[in-house]
Amino acid sequence: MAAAAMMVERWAGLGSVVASVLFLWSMVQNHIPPTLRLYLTAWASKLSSYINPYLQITISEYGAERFQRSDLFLAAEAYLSDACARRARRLRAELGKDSKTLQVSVDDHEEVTDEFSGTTIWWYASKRQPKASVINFYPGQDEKRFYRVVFHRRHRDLVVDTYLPFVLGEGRAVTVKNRQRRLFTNNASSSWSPYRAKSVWSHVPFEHPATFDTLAMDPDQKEAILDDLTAFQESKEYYAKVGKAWKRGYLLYGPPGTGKSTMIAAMANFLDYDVYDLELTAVKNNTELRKLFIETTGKSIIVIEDIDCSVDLTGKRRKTKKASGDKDSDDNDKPKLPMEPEKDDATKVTLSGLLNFIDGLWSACGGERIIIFTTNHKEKLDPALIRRGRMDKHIEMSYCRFEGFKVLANNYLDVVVEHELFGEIRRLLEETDMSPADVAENLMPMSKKKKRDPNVCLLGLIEALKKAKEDAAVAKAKEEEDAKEAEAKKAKEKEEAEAKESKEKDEVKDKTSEETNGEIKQADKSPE
Ligand SMILES: Nc1ncnc2c1ncn2[C@@H]1O[C@H](COP(=O)(O)OP(=O)(O)OP(=O)(O)O)[C@@H](O)[C@H]1O
Repeated sequence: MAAAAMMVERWAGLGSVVASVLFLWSMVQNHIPPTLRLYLTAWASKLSSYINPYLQITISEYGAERFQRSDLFLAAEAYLSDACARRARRLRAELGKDSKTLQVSVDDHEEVTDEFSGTTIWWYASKRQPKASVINFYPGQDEKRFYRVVFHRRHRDLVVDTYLPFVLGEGRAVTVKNRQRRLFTNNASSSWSPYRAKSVWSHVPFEHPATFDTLAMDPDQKEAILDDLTAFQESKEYYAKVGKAWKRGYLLYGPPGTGKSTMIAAMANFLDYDVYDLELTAVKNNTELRKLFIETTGKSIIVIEDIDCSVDLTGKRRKTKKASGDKDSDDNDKPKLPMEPEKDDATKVTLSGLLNFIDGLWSACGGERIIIFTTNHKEKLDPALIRRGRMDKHIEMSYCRFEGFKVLANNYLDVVVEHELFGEIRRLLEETDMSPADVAENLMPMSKKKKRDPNVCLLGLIEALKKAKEDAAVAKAKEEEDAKEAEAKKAKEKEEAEAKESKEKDEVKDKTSEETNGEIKQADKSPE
Protein backbone atom coordinates (compact mmCIF):
# COMPACT_ATOMS: atom_id res chain seq x y z
CA MET A 1 0.00 0.00 0.00
CA ALA A 2 2.96 2.33 0.74
CA ALA A 3 4.14 1.89 -2.83
CA ALA A 4 0.66 2.64 -4.09
CA ALA A 5 0.51 5.82 -1.98
CA MET A 6 3.90 7.01 -3.28
CA MET A 7 2.81 6.35 -6.80
CA VAL A 8 -0.44 8.21 -6.27
CA GLU A 9 1.48 11.20 -4.78
CA ARG A 10 3.91 11.30 -7.66
CA TRP A 11 1.11 11.14 -10.16
CA ALA A 12 -0.95 13.76 -8.32
CA GLY A 13 1.74 16.32 -9.18
CA LEU A 14 1.76 15.22 -12.74
CA GLY A 15 -2.04 15.39 -12.72
CA SER A 16 -2.17 19.19 -12.78
CA VAL A 17 0.32 19.30 -15.62
CA VAL A 18 -1.74 16.82 -17.59
CA ALA A 19 -4.92 18.77 -16.83
CA SER A 20 -3.36 21.98 -18.20
CA VAL A 21 -2.17 20.16 -21.31
CA LEU A 22 -5.63 18.68 -21.87
CA PHE A 23 -7.23 22.11 -21.47
CA LEU A 24 -4.86 23.65 -23.98
CA TRP A 25 -5.41 20.71 -26.30
CA SER A 26 -9.20 21.16 -26.21
CA MET A 27 -8.73 24.84 -27.07
CA VAL A 28 -6.45 24.37 -30.04
CA GLN A 29 -7.64 21.10 -31.55
CA ASN A 30 -10.62 22.72 -33.30
CA HIS A 31 -8.21 24.89 -35.28
CA ILE A 32 -6.00 22.02 -36.45
CA PRO A 33 -6.65 20.05 -39.66
CA PRO A 34 -7.95 16.47 -38.95
CA THR A 35 -4.89 14.64 -40.39
CA LEU A 36 -2.53 16.65 -38.22
CA ARG A 37 -4.82 16.13 -35.24
CA LEU A 38 -4.62 12.33 -35.66
CA TYR A 39 -0.88 12.50 -35.98
CA LEU A 40 -0.58 14.62 -32.84
CA THR A 41 -2.87 12.29 -30.86
CA ALA A 42 -0.77 9.23 -31.78
CA TRP A 43 2.38 11.11 -30.95
CA ALA A 44 0.98 12.25 -27.58
CA SER A 45 0.04 8.72 -26.57
CA LYS A 46 3.52 7.51 -27.58
CA LEU A 47 5.08 10.25 -25.48
CA SER A 48 2.91 9.42 -22.49
CA SER A 49 3.92 5.75 -22.74
CA TYR A 50 7.58 6.87 -22.41
CA ILE A 51 6.83 8.97 -19.36
CA ASN A 52 4.33 6.64 -17.70
CA PRO A 53 5.91 3.27 -16.94
CA TYR A 54 2.60 1.74 -15.88
CA LEU A 55 0.40 -0.32 -18.18
CA GLN A 56 -3.22 -1.14 -17.75
CA ILE A 57 -5.56 -3.88 -18.89
CA THR A 58 -9.32 -3.43 -18.83
CA ILE A 59 -11.59 -6.35 -18.08
CA SER A 60 -15.14 -5.41 -19.07
CA GLU A 61 -18.26 -6.96 -17.60
CA TYR A 62 -19.73 -7.62 -21.03
CA GLY A 63 -17.47 -8.79 -23.82
CA ALA A 64 -18.35 -9.05 -27.49
CA GLU A 65 -21.42 -11.06 -26.44
CA ARG A 66 -23.56 -8.14 -25.30
CA PHE A 67 -26.01 -10.09 -23.16
CA GLN A 68 -23.63 -12.47 -21.44
CA ARG A 69 -21.29 -11.43 -18.67
CA SER A 70 -17.70 -12.14 -19.56
CA ASP A 71 -16.14 -15.23 -18.00
CA LEU A 72 -12.95 -13.36 -17.21
CA PHE A 73 -14.85 -10.55 -15.48
CA LEU A 74 -16.79 -13.03 -13.33
CA ALA A 75 -13.62 -14.93 -12.48
CA ALA A 76 -11.82 -11.68 -11.60
CA GLU A 77 -14.75 -10.63 -9.41
CA ALA A 78 -14.71 -13.97 -7.57
CA TYR A 79 -10.91 -13.89 -7.25
CA LEU A 80 -10.87 -10.35 -5.83
CA SER A 81 -13.68 -11.17 -3.38
CA ASP A 82 -11.76 -14.16 -2.14
CA ALA A 83 -8.17 -12.96 -2.21
CA CYS A 84 -8.19 -9.18 -1.92
CA ALA A 85 -11.57 -7.92 -0.70
CA ARG A 86 -10.46 -7.87 2.92
CA ARG A 87 -7.81 -5.31 2.05
CA ALA A 88 -10.31 -2.96 0.42
CA ARG A 89 -11.86 -0.15 2.42
CA ARG A 90 -15.12 -0.03 0.52
CA LEU A 91 -16.90 -3.31 -0.06
CA ARG A 92 -20.20 -4.32 -1.52
CA ALA A 93 -22.34 -7.07 0.01
CA GLU A 94 -25.01 -8.98 -1.91
CA LEU A 95 -27.08 -12.09 -1.35
CA GLY A 96 -25.96 -14.99 -3.51
CA LYS A 97 -28.18 -16.71 -6.07
CA ASP A 98 -29.40 -19.13 -3.40
CA SER A 99 -30.59 -16.12 -1.31
CA LYS A 100 -28.68 -17.52 1.65
CA THR A 101 -24.98 -16.97 1.24
CA LEU A 102 -23.55 -13.48 1.55
CA GLN A 103 -21.18 -12.38 -1.21
CA VAL A 104 -18.77 -9.59 -0.43
CA SER A 105 -16.92 -7.93 -3.31
CA VAL A 106 -14.83 -4.84 -3.99
CA ASP A 107 -17.05 -1.78 -4.44
CA ASP A 108 -17.00 0.44 -7.51
CA HIS A 109 -14.27 3.11 -7.63
CA GLU A 110 -12.24 1.23 -5.06
CA GLU A 111 -8.62 0.21 -5.48
CA VAL A 112 -6.99 -2.93 -4.07
CA THR A 113 -3.49 -4.28 -4.45
CA ASP A 114 -2.41 -7.84 -5.03
CA GLU A 115 1.02 -9.43 -4.70
CA PHE A 116 2.09 -12.06 -7.22
CA SER A 117 5.60 -13.54 -7.48
CA GLY A 118 7.00 -10.50 -5.64
CA THR A 119 5.20 -8.07 -7.96
CA THR A 120 2.56 -5.55 -6.95
CA ILE A 121 -0.54 -5.33 -9.12
CA TRP A 122 -3.25 -2.71 -8.67
CA TRP A 123 -6.89 -3.48 -9.32
CA TYR A 124 -9.33 -0.69 -9.80
CA ALA A 125 -13.11 -1.38 -9.93
CA SER A 126 -15.20 1.09 -11.89
CA LYS A 127 -18.20 1.49 -14.16
CA ARG A 128 -19.16 3.54 -17.17
CA GLN A 129 -22.48 4.83 -18.44
CA PRO A 130 -23.72 3.25 -21.67
CA LYS A 131 -23.61 5.57 -24.68
CA ALA A 132 -26.79 7.47 -25.51
CA SER A 133 -27.04 5.65 -28.87
CA VAL A 134 -26.99 2.28 -27.07
CA ILE A 135 -29.66 3.41 -24.61
CA ASN A 136 -31.84 4.42 -27.57
CA PHE A 137 -31.52 0.98 -29.09
CA TYR A 138 -31.61 -1.01 -25.85
CA PRO A 139 -33.60 0.97 -23.28
CA GLY A 140 -33.00 -0.12 -19.70
CA GLN A 141 -29.30 -0.78 -20.26
CA ASP A 142 -27.40 -0.69 -16.96
CA GLU A 143 -24.04 0.85 -16.31
CA LYS A 144 -21.19 -1.33 -17.47
CA ARG A 145 -18.76 -2.32 -14.81
CA PHE A 146 -15.13 -3.09 -15.47
CA TYR A 147 -11.86 -3.81 -13.71
CA ARG A 148 -8.62 -2.11 -14.57
CA VAL A 149 -5.42 -4.00 -13.84
CA VAL A 150 -2.39 -1.67 -13.48
CA PHE A 151 1.21 -2.92 -13.35
CA HIS A 152 4.74 -1.84 -14.21
CA ARG A 153 5.59 -2.44 -17.81
CA ARG A 154 8.59 -4.62 -16.94
CA HIS A 155 6.06 -7.17 -15.55
CA ARG A 156 4.01 -7.24 -18.72
CA ASP A 157 4.86 -10.86 -19.64
CA LEU A 158 4.35 -12.06 -16.10
CA VAL A 159 0.93 -10.41 -15.84
CA VAL A 160 -0.33 -11.43 -19.27
CA ASP A 161 1.10 -14.95 -19.45
CA THR A 162 0.95 -16.05 -15.82
CA TYR A 163 -0.97 -13.75 -13.53
CA LEU A 164 -4.19 -13.31 -15.52
CA PRO A 165 -4.51 -17.06 -16.29
CA PHE A 166 -3.91 -17.62 -12.57
CA VAL A 167 -6.71 -15.16 -11.70
CA LEU A 168 -9.00 -16.93 -14.19
CA GLY A 169 -8.30 -20.38 -12.71
CA GLU A 170 -8.56 -19.27 -9.09
CA GLY A 171 -11.70 -17.24 -9.77
CA ARG A 172 -13.40 -20.18 -11.45
CA ALA A 173 -12.47 -22.44 -8.54
CA VAL A 174 -13.93 -19.93 -6.06
CA THR A 175 -17.13 -19.70 -8.14
CA VAL A 176 -17.48 -23.49 -8.12
CA LYS A 177 -16.85 -23.57 -4.36
CA ASN A 178 -19.47 -20.90 -3.66
CA ARG A 179 -22.13 -22.01 -6.11
CA GLN A 180 -25.41 -23.49 -4.98
CA ARG A 181 -25.26 -27.13 -5.97
CA ARG A 182 -28.30 -28.64 -7.65
CA LEU A 183 -30.24 -31.87 -7.74
CA PHE A 184 -31.65 -32.52 -11.20
CA THR A 185 -34.45 -34.87 -12.18
CA ASN A 186 -35.46 -35.70 -15.72
CA ASN A 187 -38.79 -34.38 -16.98
CA ALA A 188 -41.20 -36.57 -18.91
CA SER A 189 -40.41 -36.13 -22.58
CA SER A 190 -43.93 -34.83 -23.25
CA SER A 191 -42.90 -31.60 -21.49
CA TRP A 192 -39.66 -31.13 -23.42
CA SER A 193 -39.62 -27.96 -25.46
CA PRO A 194 -37.66 -27.62 -28.72
CA TYR A 195 -37.04 -23.97 -27.82
CA ARG A 196 -35.61 -24.52 -24.36
CA ALA A 197 -32.65 -26.91 -24.08
CA LYS A 198 -32.95 -26.76 -20.29
CA SER A 199 -36.44 -28.24 -20.32
CA VAL A 200 -35.25 -31.86 -20.19
CA TRP A 201 -34.07 -31.59 -16.58
CA SER A 202 -35.59 -29.65 -13.71
CA HIS A 203 -33.67 -28.87 -10.58
CA VAL A 204 -33.90 -27.93 -6.93
CA PRO A 205 -31.08 -26.85 -4.60
CA PHE A 206 -29.09 -29.84 -3.43
CA GLU A 207 -28.94 -29.61 0.34
CA HIS A 208 -28.50 -33.19 1.57
CA PRO A 209 -26.51 -33.05 4.81
CA ALA A 210 -24.85 -36.49 4.51
CA THR A 211 -21.06 -36.62 4.72
CA PHE A 212 -18.54 -39.42 4.98
CA ASP A 213 -18.22 -38.57 8.68
CA THR A 214 -21.87 -39.38 9.27
CA LEU A 215 -21.86 -42.49 7.07
CA ALA A 216 -21.92 -45.77 8.99
CA MET A 217 -19.61 -48.26 7.33
CA ASP A 218 -16.35 -50.10 7.75
CA PRO A 219 -13.61 -47.44 8.29
CA ASP A 220 -11.15 -49.12 5.89
CA GLN A 221 -13.78 -49.32 3.16
CA LYS A 222 -14.65 -45.67 3.74
CA GLU A 223 -10.99 -44.67 3.52
CA ALA A 224 -10.57 -46.60 0.27
CA ILE A 225 -13.58 -44.83 -1.30
CA LEU A 226 -12.32 -41.40 -0.22
CA ASP A 227 -8.90 -42.18 -1.72
CA ASP A 228 -10.51 -43.28 -4.94
CA LEU A 229 -12.63 -40.13 -5.21
CA THR A 230 -9.71 -37.85 -4.44
CA ALA A 231 -7.51 -39.62 -7.00
CA PHE A 232 -10.27 -39.26 -9.60
CA GLN A 233 -10.76 -35.58 -8.92
CA GLU A 234 -7.05 -34.85 -9.18
CA SER A 235 -6.43 -36.92 -12.31
CA LYS A 236 -7.51 -34.62 -15.11
CA GLU A 237 -4.04 -34.64 -16.71
CA TYR A 238 -3.66 -38.38 -16.21
CA TYR A 239 -6.93 -39.18 -17.99
CA ALA A 240 -5.91 -36.87 -20.84
CA LYS A 241 -2.48 -38.52 -21.03
CA VAL A 242 -3.83 -42.05 -21.30
CA GLY A 243 -6.54 -40.92 -23.72
CA LYS A 244 -9.50 -41.84 -21.53
CA ALA A 245 -12.59 -39.77 -20.83
CA TRP A 246 -12.46 -38.23 -17.37
CA LYS A 247 -15.24 -40.31 -15.85
CA ARG A 248 -15.68 -43.05 -13.33
CA GLY A 249 -18.43 -45.55 -12.69
CA TYR A 250 -19.51 -46.86 -9.29
CA LEU A 251 -21.88 -49.71 -8.57
CA LEU A 252 -23.43 -49.54 -5.11
CA TYR A 253 -25.13 -52.75 -4.13
CA GLY A 254 -26.64 -54.13 -0.96
CA PRO A 255 -29.93 -54.71 0.85
CA PRO A 256 -32.46 -51.89 1.34
CA GLY A 257 -31.60 -49.30 3.97
CA THR A 258 -27.86 -49.89 3.96
CA GLY A 259 -27.09 -46.33 2.85
CA LYS A 260 -26.70 -46.41 -0.94
CA SER A 261 -28.56 -43.12 -1.45
CA THR A 262 -26.83 -41.63 1.58
CA MET A 263 -23.47 -42.60 0.11
CA ILE A 264 -24.30 -40.78 -3.15
CA ALA A 265 -25.15 -37.62 -1.22
CA ALA A 266 -21.93 -37.92 0.80
CA MET A 267 -19.94 -38.33 -2.44
CA ALA A 268 -21.59 -35.27 -4.00
CA ASN A 269 -20.85 -33.20 -0.91
CA PHE A 270 -17.27 -34.44 -0.77
CA LEU A 271 -16.58 -33.69 -4.44
CA ASP A 272 -18.73 -30.54 -4.59
CA TYR A 273 -20.67 -31.94 -7.57
CA ASP A 274 -24.25 -31.57 -8.79
CA VAL A 275 -26.42 -34.68 -8.85
CA TYR A 276 -28.51 -35.84 -11.83
CA ASP A 277 -31.06 -38.38 -10.63
CA LEU A 278 -32.03 -40.20 -13.81
CA GLU A 279 -35.43 -41.90 -13.61
CA LEU A 280 -35.01 -44.45 -16.36
CA THR A 281 -38.65 -45.55 -16.41
CA ALA A 282 -39.60 -42.03 -17.58
CA VAL A 283 -37.24 -42.30 -20.55
CA LYS A 284 -39.01 -43.61 -23.64
CA ASN A 285 -36.10 -44.74 -25.76
CA ASN A 286 -32.37 -44.57 -26.43
CA THR A 287 -32.68 -41.29 -28.32
CA GLU A 288 -34.19 -39.61 -25.28
CA LEU A 289 -31.51 -41.13 -23.08
CA ARG A 290 -28.83 -39.62 -25.31
CA LYS A 291 -30.48 -36.20 -25.22
CA LEU A 292 -30.66 -36.31 -21.44
CA PHE A 293 -27.01 -37.14 -21.21
CA ILE A 294 -25.96 -34.36 -23.56
CA GLU A 295 -27.76 -31.86 -21.33
CA THR A 296 -25.75 -32.79 -18.23
CA THR A 297 -22.80 -30.65 -17.18
CA GLY A 298 -19.34 -31.53 -15.83
CA LYS A 299 -18.61 -31.84 -12.11
CA SER A 300 -21.66 -33.98 -11.69
CA ILE A 301 -22.81 -37.37 -10.51
CA ILE A 302 -25.37 -39.11 -12.71
CA VAL A 303 -27.37 -41.64 -10.72
CA ILE A 304 -29.62 -44.46 -11.83
CA GLU A 305 -31.15 -45.95 -8.69
CA ASP A 306 -32.43 -49.53 -8.54
CA ILE A 307 -31.15 -50.23 -12.02
CA ASP A 308 -32.44 -53.81 -11.88
CA CYS A 309 -36.02 -52.50 -11.52
CA SER A 310 -35.70 -49.71 -14.08
CA VAL A 311 -35.86 -51.59 -17.36
CA ASP A 312 -35.73 -55.20 -18.42
CA LEU A 313 -32.17 -55.07 -19.59
CA THR A 314 -31.16 -58.64 -18.80
CA GLY A 315 -33.92 -60.38 -20.75
CA LYS A 316 -33.39 -58.14 -23.72
CA ARG A 317 -29.74 -58.96 -23.98
CA ARG A 318 -30.17 -62.68 -23.49
CA LYS A 319 -32.55 -62.73 -26.41
CA THR A 320 -30.10 -60.84 -28.58
CA LYS A 321 -27.17 -62.96 -27.53
CA LYS A 322 -28.98 -66.17 -28.27
CA ALA A 323 -30.04 -64.87 -31.63
CA SER A 324 -26.51 -63.92 -32.63
CA GLY A 325 -25.07 -67.09 -31.11
CA ASP A 326 -22.40 -65.19 -29.18
CA LYS A 327 -20.38 -66.68 -26.38
CA ASP A 328 -20.38 -64.86 -23.07
CA SER A 329 -17.40 -62.67 -23.77
CA ASP A 330 -17.13 -59.08 -22.67
CA ASP A 331 -16.15 -57.76 -26.04
CA ASN A 332 -19.11 -59.39 -27.62
CA ASP A 333 -21.23 -57.63 -25.03
CA LYS A 334 -20.24 -54.27 -26.43
CA PRO A 335 -22.89 -52.71 -28.61
CA LYS A 336 -22.17 -53.28 -32.25
CA LEU A 337 -22.70 -50.74 -34.98
CA PRO A 338 -25.09 -51.06 -36.65
CA MET A 339 -26.79 -52.40 -33.56
CA GLU A 340 -28.48 -55.75 -33.55
CA PRO A 341 -32.04 -55.28 -34.69
CA GLU A 342 -34.25 -55.09 -31.67
CA LYS A 343 -37.87 -55.04 -32.53
CA ASP A 344 -39.03 -52.23 -30.27
CA ASP A 345 -35.87 -50.09 -29.95
CA ALA A 346 -37.88 -46.98 -30.71
CA THR A 347 -40.11 -47.45 -27.71
CA LYS A 348 -37.69 -48.78 -25.13
CA VAL A 349 -34.41 -48.09 -23.45
CA THR A 350 -32.28 -51.10 -24.27
CA LEU A 351 -29.06 -52.49 -22.90
CA SER A 352 -27.23 -51.31 -26.02
CA GLY A 353 -28.61 -47.82 -25.43
CA LEU A 354 -27.47 -47.84 -21.87
CA LEU A 355 -24.00 -49.13 -22.74
CA ASN A 356 -23.73 -46.40 -25.36
CA PHE A 357 -24.78 -43.95 -22.68
CA ILE A 358 -21.84 -45.05 -20.58
CA ASP A 359 -19.21 -45.71 -23.22
CA GLY A 360 -20.05 -43.75 -26.34
CA LEU A 361 -21.47 -40.31 -25.74
CA TRP A 362 -19.98 -40.34 -22.32
CA SER A 363 -16.52 -40.11 -23.83
CA ALA A 364 -17.47 -37.36 -26.24
CA CYS A 365 -19.04 -34.98 -23.74
CA GLY A 366 -16.11 -33.57 -21.83
CA GLY A 367 -15.25 -34.76 -18.41
CA GLU A 368 -15.47 -34.89 -14.67
CA ARG A 369 -18.53 -37.01 -14.40
CA ILE A 370 -19.30 -39.92 -12.17
CA ILE A 371 -22.05 -42.39 -12.96
CA ILE A 372 -23.54 -44.46 -10.20
CA PHE A 373 -25.89 -47.43 -10.42
CA THR A 374 -27.52 -48.76 -7.31
CA THR A 375 -29.18 -52.12 -6.89
CA ASN A 376 -30.43 -54.44 -4.19
CA HIS A 377 -29.71 -57.42 -6.45
CA LYS A 378 -26.31 -57.31 -8.08
CA GLU A 379 -26.75 -60.87 -9.33
CA LYS A 380 -29.72 -59.80 -11.47
CA LEU A 381 -27.63 -57.36 -13.50
CA ASP A 382 -26.16 -58.14 -16.84
CA PRO A 383 -22.40 -58.71 -16.50
CA ALA A 384 -21.79 -56.41 -19.49
CA LEU A 385 -23.36 -53.51 -17.66
CA ILE A 386 -21.23 -53.72 -14.58
CA ARG A 387 -17.93 -55.01 -15.85
CA ARG A 388 -14.81 -53.12 -14.74
CA GLY A 389 -14.16 -50.24 -17.09
CA ARG A 390 -17.83 -49.37 -17.06
CA MET A 391 -18.50 -49.66 -13.36
CA ASP A 392 -14.91 -49.23 -12.17
CA LYS A 393 -15.60 -49.75 -8.50
CA HIS A 394 -18.15 -52.09 -6.95
CA ILE A 395 -19.05 -51.03 -3.43
CA GLU A 396 -20.93 -53.37 -1.18
CA MET A 397 -23.19 -51.59 1.31
CA SER A 398 -23.82 -54.16 4.00
CA TYR A 399 -25.66 -54.63 7.24
CA CYS A 400 -24.65 -52.57 10.24
CA ARG A 401 -21.70 -53.94 12.19
CA PHE A 402 -20.14 -52.53 15.34
CA GLU A 403 -17.83 -49.97 13.64
CA GLY A 404 -20.75 -48.57 11.69
CA PHE A 405 -22.92 -48.56 14.80
CA LYS A 406 -20.37 -46.41 16.63
CA VAL A 407 -20.73 -43.75 13.93
CA LEU A 408 -24.52 -43.83 14.29
CA ALA A 409 -24.30 -43.69 18.11
CA ASN A 410 -22.16 -40.60 17.73
CA ASN A 411 -24.49 -39.04 15.12
CA TYR A 412 -27.74 -39.69 16.89
CA LEU A 413 -26.87 -39.80 20.60
CA ASP A 414 -23.55 -37.96 20.84
CA VAL A 415 -22.11 -41.07 22.48
CA VAL A 416 -18.44 -40.96 21.56
CA VAL A 417 -16.78 -43.08 24.24
CA GLU A 418 -17.51 -46.73 24.94
CA HIS A 419 -20.85 -47.16 26.67
CA GLU A 420 -21.52 -50.04 29.08
CA LEU A 421 -24.15 -51.44 26.71
CA PHE A 422 -21.76 -51.45 23.74
CA GLY A 423 -20.46 -54.96 24.56
CA GLU A 424 -23.87 -56.56 24.19
CA ILE A 425 -24.67 -54.49 21.12
CA ARG A 426 -21.37 -55.55 19.50
CA ARG A 427 -22.20 -59.25 20.11
CA LEU A 428 -25.75 -58.89 18.78
CA LEU A 429 -24.63 -56.98 15.69
CA GLU A 430 -22.16 -59.76 14.85
CA GLU A 431 -24.98 -62.32 15.08
CA THR A 432 -27.82 -60.32 13.52
CA ASP A 433 -28.27 -58.66 10.16
CA MET A 434 -29.85 -55.24 10.72
CA SER A 435 -29.58 -52.42 8.20
CA PRO A 436 -28.08 -49.08 9.31
CA ALA A 437 -31.48 -47.52 8.52
CA ASP A 438 -33.15 -49.80 11.11
CA VAL A 439 -30.39 -49.23 13.67
CA ALA A 440 -30.72 -45.47 13.14
CA GLU A 441 -34.48 -45.71 13.55
CA ASN A 442 -33.99 -47.30 16.96
CA LEU A 443 -31.56 -44.60 18.03
CA MET A 444 -33.97 -41.74 17.50
CA PRO A 445 -37.26 -42.37 19.29
CA MET A 446 -38.79 -38.92 19.48
CA SER A 447 -40.72 -39.13 22.72
CA LYS A 448 -41.56 -35.83 24.35
CA LYS A 449 -40.54 -36.98 27.80
CA LYS A 450 -37.22 -38.68 27.33
CA LYS A 451 -35.78 -37.07 24.30
CA ARG A 452 -32.88 -39.16 23.02
CA ASP A 453 -31.74 -40.53 26.34
CA PRO A 454 -28.77 -42.72 25.30
CA ASN A 455 -29.57 -45.46 27.82
CA VAL A 456 -33.19 -45.71 26.75
CA CYS A 457 -32.28 -45.69 23.07
CA LEU A 458 -29.49 -48.26 23.42
CA LEU A 459 -31.73 -50.57 25.46
CA GLY A 460 -34.41 -50.15 22.80
CA LEU A 461 -31.87 -51.10 20.15
CA ILE A 462 -30.85 -54.20 22.13
CA GLU A 463 -34.49 -55.28 22.29
CA ALA A 464 -34.91 -54.67 18.56
CA LEU A 465 -31.73 -56.65 17.80
CA LYS A 466 -32.88 -59.55 19.97
CA LYS A 467 -36.24 -59.57 18.23
CA ALA A 468 -34.57 -59.38 14.81
CA LYS A 469 -32.35 -62.31 15.84
CA GLU A 470 -35.37 -64.36 16.92
CA ASP A 471 -37.30 -63.46 13.78
CA ALA A 472 -34.29 -64.44 11.69
CA ALA A 473 -34.04 -67.79 13.54
CA VAL A 474 -37.75 -68.45 13.01
CA ALA A 475 -37.49 -67.44 9.35
CA LYS A 476 -34.46 -69.69 8.92
CA ALA A 477 -36.18 -72.64 10.60
CA LYS A 478 -39.21 -72.11 8.38
CA GLU A 479 -37.01 -71.85 5.33
CA GLU A 480 -35.27 -75.11 6.25
CA GLU A 481 -38.64 -76.78 6.86
CA ASP A 482 -39.95 -75.50 3.54
CA ALA A 483 -36.80 -76.73 1.86
CA LYS A 484 -37.21 -80.14 3.51
CA GLU A 485 -40.86 -80.29 2.49
CA ALA A 486 -39.99 -79.30 -1.03
CA GLU A 487 -37.27 -81.98 -1.07
CA ALA A 488 -39.66 -84.63 0.26
CA LYS A 489 -42.31 -83.57 -2.25
CA LYS A 490 -39.79 -83.75 -5.03
CA ALA A 491 -38.59 -87.21 -3.89
CA LYS A 492 -42.20 -88.42 -3.68
CA GLU A 493 -42.98 -87.06 -7.11
CA LYS A 494 -39.86 -88.72 -8.45
CA GLU A 495 -40.83 -92.02 -6.81
CA GLU A 496 -44.33 -91.79 -8.21
CA ALA A 497 -43.02 -90.92 -11.65
CA GLU A 498 -40.62 -93.88 -11.52
CA ALA A 499 -43.38 -96.23 -10.32
CA LYS A 500 -45.64 -95.00 -13.09
CA GLU A 501 -42.90 -95.44 -15.64
CA SER A 502 -42.08 -98.98 -14.51
CA LYS A 503 -45.81 -99.83 -14.48
CA GLU A 504 -46.14 -98.54 -18.02
CA LYS A 505 -43.06 -100.51 -19.04
CA ASP A 506 -44.50 -103.68 -17.44
CA GLU A 507 -47.79 -103.13 -19.24
CA VAL A 508 -46.00 -102.69 -22.55
CA LYS A 509 -43.95 -105.83 -21.82
CA ASP A 510 -47.08 -107.85 -20.93
CA LYS A 511 -48.82 -106.65 -24.05
CA THR A 512 -45.83 -107.52 -26.22
CA SER A 513 -45.50 -111.02 -24.73
CA GLU A 514 -49.25 -111.58 -25.12
CA GLU A 515 -49.03 -110.60 -28.75
CA THR A 516 -45.98 -112.82 -29.28
CA ASN A 517 -47.73 -115.79 -27.63
CA GLY A 518 -50.79 -115.19 -29.79
CA GLU A 519 -48.67 -115.17 -32.91
CA ILE A 520 -46.93 -118.44 -31.89
CA LYS A 521 -50.27 -120.14 -31.23
CA GLN A 522 -51.53 -118.92 -34.56
CA ALA A 523 -48.41 -120.30 -36.23
CA ASP A 524 -48.93 -123.72 -34.51
CA LYS A 525 -52.48 -123.93 -35.81
CA SER A 526 -51.67 -122.95 -39.37
CA PRO A 527 -51.23 -125.94 -41.89
CA GLU A 528 -47.69 -126.63 -43.04
N1 LIG B 1 -24.65 -46.46 6.16
C1 LIG B 1 -25.45 -45.54 6.68
N2 LIG B 1 -24.93 -44.54 7.42
C2 LIG B 1 -25.73 -43.59 7.94
N3 LIG B 1 -27.06 -43.58 7.81
C3 LIG B 1 -27.63 -44.55 7.10
C4 LIG B 1 -26.85 -45.57 6.49
N4 LIG B 1 -27.67 -46.40 5.85
C5 LIG B 1 -28.91 -45.95 6.03
N5 LIG B 1 -28.89 -44.82 6.78
C6 LIG B 1 -30.07 -44.05 7.19
O1 LIG B 1 -31.21 -44.72 6.68
C7 LIG B 1 -31.95 -43.93 5.76
C8 LIG B 1 -32.22 -44.75 4.49
O2 LIG B 1 -30.98 -45.06 3.87
P1 LIG B 1 -30.74 -45.01 2.30
O3 LIG B 1 -31.95 -44.49 1.60
O4 LIG B 1 -29.45 -44.35 2.03
O5 LIG B 1 -30.61 -46.56 2.00
P2 LIG B 1 -30.61 -47.29 0.60
O6 LIG B 1 -29.58 -48.38 0.70
O7 LIG B 1 -30.46 -46.33 -0.49
O8 LIG B 1 -32.04 -47.94 0.58
P3 LIG B 1 -32.88 -48.47 -0.69
O9 LIG B 1 -32.12 -49.60 -1.30
O10 LIG B 1 -34.17 -48.89 -0.10
O11 LIG B 1 -33.01 -47.29 -1.61
C9 LIG B 1 -31.06 -42.73 5.45
O12 LIG B 1 -31.84 -41.57 5.42
C10 LIG B 1 -30.09 -42.66 6.61
O13 LIG B 1 -30.61 -41.82 7.60
